[in-house]
Amino acid sequence: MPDTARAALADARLYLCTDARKRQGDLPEFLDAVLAGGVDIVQLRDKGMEAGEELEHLAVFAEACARHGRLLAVNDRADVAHAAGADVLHLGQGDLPVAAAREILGDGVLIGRSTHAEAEAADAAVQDGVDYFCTGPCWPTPTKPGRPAPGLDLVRYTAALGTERPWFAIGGIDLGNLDQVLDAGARRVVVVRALTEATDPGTAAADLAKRLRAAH
Ligand SMILES: Cc1ncc(COP(=O)(O)OP(=O)(O)O)c(N)n1
Ligand SMILES: Cc1ncsc1CCOP(=O)(O)O
Ligand SMILES: [Mg+2]
Repeated sequence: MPDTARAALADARLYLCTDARKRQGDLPEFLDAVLAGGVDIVQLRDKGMEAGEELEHLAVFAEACARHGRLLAVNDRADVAHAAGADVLHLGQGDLPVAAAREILGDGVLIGRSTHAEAEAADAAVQDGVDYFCTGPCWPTPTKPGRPAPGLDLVRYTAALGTERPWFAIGGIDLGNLDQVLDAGARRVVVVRALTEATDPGTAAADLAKRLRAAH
């Protein structure tokens, strides 16, 4: 992985997961607005989409990310991440094991990991091949139905690990509760609905990014 991508990950504060906005039909405009607003990493998360269609949408994501100098992430699939030339692959606990993804991708792609419990967070903080991890959900969320929320206790636990490895809080986060997440010790967050359902996604991204950057 080029040092520039690693440095961009270290500096990242705001990570967006979004679908391809087929319902709204405004993908390029949406991406432009949130990236200009301050999103550092964008992931296409559109569960159940065929790989061919995912790649077509990823070309739009890649163009927007390149124009704004931001990182492009792919969810779940190492083959799609490779084919799309993505910077990042995100893997959950039930997805491809990190070592298997590394076999496919080599060192050219950053790999992230989801964690939902203390032991998983502690493991992800030291596991070989993991570049960053996420802890949550902080609050129950319709974006991940059926996933119990460990809440801010897991954020506090992860902060107390004192790891140098970048990590993000996720799940139910928006501008209204961001201070609670920051107070629990997170400095980076992943959001979905806070931006995908915002009336003005660019302003919503700018407000989140400004608050995150102010927290150091
Ligand atoms: C950045 C980021 N964090 C967490 C997830 C969730 O991954 P996972 O637990 O595998 O669930 P799905 O998103 O695959 O439903 C993510 N995608 N991205
Ligand atoms: C993918 C995922 N994994 C844990 S919570 C979550 C979804 C977070 O979505 P939102 O920001 O809309 O609550
Ligand atoms: Mg997954």
